[in-house]
Amino acid sequence: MSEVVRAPALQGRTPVAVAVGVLIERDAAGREGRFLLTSRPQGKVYAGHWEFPGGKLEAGESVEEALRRELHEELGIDIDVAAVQRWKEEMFDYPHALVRLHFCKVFAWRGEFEMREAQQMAWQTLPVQVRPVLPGTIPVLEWFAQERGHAGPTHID
Ligand SMILES: Nc1nc2c([nH]c(=O)n2[C@@H]2O[C@H](COP(=O)(O)OP(=O)(O)OP(=O)(O)O)[C@@H](O)[C@H]2O)c(=O)[nH]1
Repeated sequence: MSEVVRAPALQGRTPVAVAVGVLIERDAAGREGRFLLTSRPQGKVYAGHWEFPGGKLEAGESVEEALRRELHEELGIDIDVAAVQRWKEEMFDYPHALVRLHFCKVFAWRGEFEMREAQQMAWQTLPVQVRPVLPGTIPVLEWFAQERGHAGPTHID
């Protein structure tokens, strides 16, 4: 994936805003545990790569609104916009697009998971066992490693 550039020079291009949901399980003491990855559906770029669910903002939508819509469309679950916690932002320059990813932590949702785009889902901890992961997912795994004091690989290449 050497053609993927992190934190690129913009060269006048407008990045596509993407809302990304990092769904995390918490124990009774509030400690963060497993997080959810989903595989990209067939027919999309990077089909079969594992990522955090989400998608592009539509006109007039906030990050939180786009995330609520995408999680419902893709996974069949409902979240409250007010409960979305903005976490980090990262820019990625892919061959197919320049994207600004808005990563949000989500700790509460309602409904049963339904893979509405025939994708797969996997609850994971570090190191992530599913592969391959999308390049844009790797920084998130590094942030988790820092937060959790995890040493060693974050995923399997
Ligand atoms: N959902 C998601 N997208 C990511 C992540 N990391 C990352 O670089 N991306 C990039 O962000 C963009 C999101 O586009 P998408 O194709 O998932 O969005 P979408 O559901 O609105 O797609 P559509 O264009 O088919 O309607 C893609 O270029 C994807 O490669 C991630 O963790 N989750």
